[in-house]
Amino acid sequence: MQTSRPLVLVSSDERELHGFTWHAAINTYLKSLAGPAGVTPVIVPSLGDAVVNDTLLAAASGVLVTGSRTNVHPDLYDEEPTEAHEPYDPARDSTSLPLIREALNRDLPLLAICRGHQELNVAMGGTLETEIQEQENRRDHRGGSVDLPQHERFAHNHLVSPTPGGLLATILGEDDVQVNSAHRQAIDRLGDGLTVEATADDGTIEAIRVSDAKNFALGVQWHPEYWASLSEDADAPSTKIFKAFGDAARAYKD
Ligand SMILES: N[C@@H](CCC(=O)NCCCC(=O)O)C(=O)O
Repeated sequence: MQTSRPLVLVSSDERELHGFTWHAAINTYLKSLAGPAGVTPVIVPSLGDAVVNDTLLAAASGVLVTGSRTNVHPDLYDEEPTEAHEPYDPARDSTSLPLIREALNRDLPLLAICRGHQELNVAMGGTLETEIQEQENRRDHRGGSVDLPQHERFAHNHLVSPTPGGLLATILGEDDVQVNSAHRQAIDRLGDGLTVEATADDGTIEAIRVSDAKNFALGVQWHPEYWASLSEDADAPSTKIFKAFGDAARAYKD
C-alpha cells in the first residue's frame, strides 16, 4: 500500500441523472489531485452544515473548490437575480462557501478553480458580474459551446499575466501564460483581504490569493485540472499549480 497521502476535500455539484439526484465532481479534478498533486481526493456531498464541520475539516490537509456550469446565486453578493445569472445550485452554494471560510480559518491549503475562484471572492465579501462577453472591449471567455468536446473547449484560449512577486509568479514565473477559458462570469468587486495574482488583457481578474493566508490559498479563473489530468507533460503551468498545491497539503499534514 502506498505511504499515507494527504486527504484533500473536493466540492461537489448537485446534479440530476437517471431520475436521481447526485452529488458529483468532474473526473479531471480528481485525477489531477491523485496524479500530479499526489494527494487523496475526497468528494464532499453538498449537504451544507451536515458535512462542513470539525470532524471533516480535522481530517483534511487541503480543499479544492471546483468549477461548474452553475453560478453562485446573486443574493449571496447582494445583486438582483436575473435570467442572466442562472443556472443555480443552492446546495453547492450552501456547502462550498462555508467550506472555503472554514478552510481559511484553519489555514488549510486551498485551490479554487473557476466557479471556485468566484466563490472565494464572494466568501470574502466580493461581487461577480455576469455575461461578461456582452461588454464592450471584453473577450468571450466562454471557450466555445458547452457541447464542444473537452479537448476543444479546454484548449488554450488566451494569455494571463502573473502579478510580479506574487504566489502564482513564484510557481509559474513572471512571463505571460497561455490558459483555457470556460466562463460567463468574473470577479467584479474584489473581496476583502484578496490580492490579484493574474489578469487577462481585457482586465478580467484571472487569479487571486488570500493576502494573509499562512498557506497556499489561490483562486484561478481557468482550468489547470483539464491539462494536469491528461499527463504531467501536457501543460507545464497546470502541472506546477497542482504540484505546488500537493506540496502545501503534504506540508500541512506533516
Ligand atoms: N459558471 C461560472 C463558472 C464557470 C466554470 O466553472 N466553468 C466550468 C465549466 C464546466 C462545465 O461546463 O460543466 C461562469 O460561467 O462564470
